[in-house]
Amino acid sequence: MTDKIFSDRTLLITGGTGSFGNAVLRRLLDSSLKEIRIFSRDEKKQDDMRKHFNNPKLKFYIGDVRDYASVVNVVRGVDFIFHAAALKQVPSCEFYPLEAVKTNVLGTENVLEAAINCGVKRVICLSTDKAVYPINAMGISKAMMEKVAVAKSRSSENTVICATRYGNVMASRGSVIPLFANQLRADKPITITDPEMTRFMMTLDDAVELVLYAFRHGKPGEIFVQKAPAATISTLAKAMCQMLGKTAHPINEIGTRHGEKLFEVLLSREEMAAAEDLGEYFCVSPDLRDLNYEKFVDQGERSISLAEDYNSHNTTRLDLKGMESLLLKLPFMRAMVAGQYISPED
Ligand SMILES: O=c1ccn([C@@H]2O[C@H](COP(=O)(O)OP(=O)(O)O[C@H]3O[C@H](CO)[C@H](O)[C@H](O)[C@H]3O)[C@@H](O)[C@H]2O)c(=O)[nH]1
Repeated sequence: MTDKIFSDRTLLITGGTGSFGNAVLRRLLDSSLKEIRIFSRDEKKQDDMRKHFNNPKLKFYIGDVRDYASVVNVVRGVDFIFHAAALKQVPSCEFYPLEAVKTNVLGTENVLEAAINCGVKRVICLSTDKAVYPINAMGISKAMMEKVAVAKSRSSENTVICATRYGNVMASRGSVIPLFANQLRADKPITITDPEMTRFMMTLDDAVELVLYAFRHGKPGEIFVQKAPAATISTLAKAMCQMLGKTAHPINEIGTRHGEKLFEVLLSREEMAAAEDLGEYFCVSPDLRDLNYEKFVDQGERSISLAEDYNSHNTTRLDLKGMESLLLKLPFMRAMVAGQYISPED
C-alpha cells in the first residue's frame, strides 16, 4: 500500500500480539511505514510473531500499559498509535474488576499521557459495543476508557485522539463461532444460551478498516462506529450446521450467562441524536462545551427524547443465507466446508 500518510512514519500497536495486531500487520506491513512497534506483555507471542512475519520493519517491546515507564519507552519516536491493549474477557473482568480498571482505564491514561508528552500525532483507542449502557465490568471499564480518551482529546493540541467502537469480531479467540465449530467437529451438542439473543457480526478485516478510517478522518474526541448486520444465535448455529451438512445436529439451550445482554448497543439514543451518518459509519462528536456548570444544566437537547439507539436487535438482520455468506468470509469456515481443518485464528 503506497500511502503518503504512512510515508517514513512509525506506528505502535499496543496489545499488538492479539488477532487485531496480526490483522493490521497483514494489511500494513507492505505500506510505506518505516517501522511498526508491537508492545505487549507476552514474550512467547512476540517470539511467534517475529518468526511468522520475519520482517525487519517490525520491532518488539515487552511492557505493560499499566507501567508508565515501559509505555514511554515504546512511545518515544512514534508517530501513530493504535491502542488495542485491554482486558477483554467478560468473565475475568467480572471476577477482577479492579484489574480491568488498571489495564483498560489507567493503562489508557498512561498511553495517552505518553503520546501527548512525546508528540505522537494520532492515537486511535479501540472500544467495544459492551461499553454502551454497560452491565459488566469489562464494558464499564471500556466506557471509562472512552471518557478518558475524549477528555484528554480536549487538551492535547498536537495529538489527535479518537476512538472506534465495534461489535463481536467473528471467530475471535475464545468466541462462539470457533466453539460451535469444535462442538460440530467433536460430534457434541451445540450449546446455545438464548436462541433469540442477537450479536453484531463483523470480520476482523472490517474492524481494521474501521480503525484505518478513524485514523485517516478522525478529529479530536470523535468516536467512530461501523454499521454492521446482526444475527440471532439460533441463526448462527443453524447456518453452521447446514454448511457442514449436519442439519440434525443436537442443540442444547443452556441459558444466558452472567454479565450477558440479550442484545448489544453500538450507539446509545443520546449519541444517535447527535451522530453523523457517514454511510458505512457513524461518527459521534465530543461535547465541546466548556466546564461551565450553567451550560450543562440550562441547555437541554430535545432530539434525545425522539432518538432510538442503534442495537443488534434493530440493525439489518441476517437470515440463514446472509449468515452463511458472511461465515464463508472466514478462511477456517471455508476449510471446514471443504472437509479440512485450519485454526480459526489463522
Ligand atoms: O456456548 C455458547 C457461548 C456463547 N453463546 C452466545 O454467542 C454469542 C456470542 O458469544 P461470545 O462469547 O462469542 O461473545 P460475547 O458477546 O459474549 O463477548 C465476547 O466478546 C467480547 C468482546 O466484545 C469479550 O471478549 C468477551 O469475553 C467475549 O466472550 C452470545 O450471544 C452468547 O450468548 C452461545 O450461544 N453459546
